[in-house]
Amino acid sequence: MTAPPTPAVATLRDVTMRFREHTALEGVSTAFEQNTITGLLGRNGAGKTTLMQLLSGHRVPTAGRVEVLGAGPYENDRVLRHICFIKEGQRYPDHFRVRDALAAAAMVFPGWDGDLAADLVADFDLPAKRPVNKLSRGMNSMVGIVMGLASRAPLTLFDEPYLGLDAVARQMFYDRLLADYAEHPRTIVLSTHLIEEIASLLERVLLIDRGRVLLDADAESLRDSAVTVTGPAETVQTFARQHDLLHTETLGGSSRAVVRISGATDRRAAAAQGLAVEPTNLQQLVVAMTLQTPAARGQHHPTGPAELEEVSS
Ligand SMILES: Nc1ncnc2c1ncn2[C@@H]1O[C@H](COP(=O)(O)OP(=O)(O)OP(=O)(O)O)[C@@H](O)[C@H]1O
Repeated sequence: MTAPPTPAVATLRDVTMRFREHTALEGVSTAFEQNTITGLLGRNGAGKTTLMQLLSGHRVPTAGRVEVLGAGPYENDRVLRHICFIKEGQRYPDHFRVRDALAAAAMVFPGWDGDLAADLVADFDLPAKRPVNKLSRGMNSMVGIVMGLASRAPLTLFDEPYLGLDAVARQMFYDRLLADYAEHPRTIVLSTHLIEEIASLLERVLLIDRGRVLLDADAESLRDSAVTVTGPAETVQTFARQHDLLHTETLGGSSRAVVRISGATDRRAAAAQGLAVEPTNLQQLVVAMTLQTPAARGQHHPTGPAELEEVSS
């Protein structure tokens, strides 16, 4: 028996967002299920922030429908109190100190956890009495992270929340996010370019490319959907021709290719041909898929199946 589908906290149905002549999102349909962590991935300008602005009611789509908790979020206070959108460069009134910003957030979010906020402020060593606008860039990101986590909002959106954060602080963020999520599951959407850093946190991956959904899948099946094979160029090319090749590089007489597979049989077939078979990490897969789009192939060097013959050292 299959498990019943998890209800969606947010859905986009055939959503298009245009800014004058530029189309930032086109025909996007997706759902963010209850209690999942989704990685929102894509190149610069792909449309990630725009999608979060639509989910958080900051914008109204040009066409299509956005629903959060069963209703349109735009100017809908009942819904907006349950959405926390953390983005870079959040502005605060000049006189606001860190503790004022957190006190204001505490009034907005019904699920606010003041103890968690205080713990995080201490862990990040944030100066509670310093004006927020006088904080360093990384410290400013920390304030956003404290708010995002302590809000416990049923839909929490983090738009590249790590800007300016050092590696230690980023790891603290990931660890605290996971620990708090385990105790208080909710729907979290995280946009990032540091894909491998967050890969282990993700349950779903939504990859946007030039405003369109390129991939919308659960992280586990995605990890099993491709492998990296390495070996003599000819053997790799033969194997790649029999499968869906996503990306290849050749150096000297050896090639390395990211190839879509359908299961263990394909993996065994590669090994039987003498190829080294490794799992493909999420970042490699995302880069390979993005480079495979026709538009990207027009801009980049040959990597796709059609150009396989031309790849050489
Ligand atoms: N207010 C606006 N007016 C005009 N164009 C806009 C506006 N906001 C976004 N865009 C355009 O829409 C596209 C998508 O932008 P968006 O900020 O959503 O991308 P992103 O995926 O978040 O990029 P990045 O990873 O660089 O932050 C870009 O081409 C951007 O220039």
